[in-house]
Amino acid sequence: MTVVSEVRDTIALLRAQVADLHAELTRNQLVIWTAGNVSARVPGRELLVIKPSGVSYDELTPESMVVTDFDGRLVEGTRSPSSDTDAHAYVYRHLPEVGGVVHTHSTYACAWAALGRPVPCVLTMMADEFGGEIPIGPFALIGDDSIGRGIVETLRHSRSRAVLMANHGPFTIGRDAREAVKAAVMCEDVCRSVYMAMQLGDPAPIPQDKIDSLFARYQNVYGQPGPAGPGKDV
Ligand SMILES: O=C(CO)[C@@H](O)[C@@H](O)COP(=O)(O)O
Repeated sequence: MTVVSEVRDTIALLRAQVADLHAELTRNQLVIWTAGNVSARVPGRELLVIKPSGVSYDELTPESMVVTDFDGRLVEGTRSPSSDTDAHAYVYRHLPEVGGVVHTHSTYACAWAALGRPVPCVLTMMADEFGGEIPIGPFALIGDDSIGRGIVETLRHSRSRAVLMANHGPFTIGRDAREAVKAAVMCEDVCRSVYMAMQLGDPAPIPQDKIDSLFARYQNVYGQPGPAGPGKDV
């Protein structure tokens, strides 16, 4: 029995989830053409499910998703995996609590990434979701684990679920792929709002103790209690 056959049902479920979540990137206008990607860790295995590289979002179905190991080797599927596969795999290998990784080229987040400036925590929604500023990660070339290293070194000591890789764009993480997509949606929204505020004047930063209080409430109380626990919207 191959490793994949042992977790076949799990992979089938993740294929459907990851395909559906790619549709959230286009629905929220976070990507154009074939940019961006979503992956999910296969729990308990050094495997991940991700989109194939350069394939139109119209063709992203559960069946077209690919499965790779953490060295980026294709384990199941017929097309080449995303060019960011090594980055996603590096995050899964070094941040065991992460179950989903997302990359987009959303406009306002990319603008902040081009500037290399962290997004200051001036909105309660930023405190809720990111626990402070959205940090900038180092410039990294594409195609190996350089981006993954930058994501991990930046987020390992941050509460943020988003990092703006310099001159590139946002990468987000979550306990699962849906949470990582949510972080990507909220990252773009706050990057836009803070940019707008800066056209009107100097946004007032939120005091750290208030940020801590807002983050604790949102992460632990917000939403509906249930098997996933508080802090998970449904
Ligand atoms: O920005 C990059 C690579 O980081 C893009 O090429 C990426 O958004 C999309 O690449 P893939 O189609 O997933 O290979």
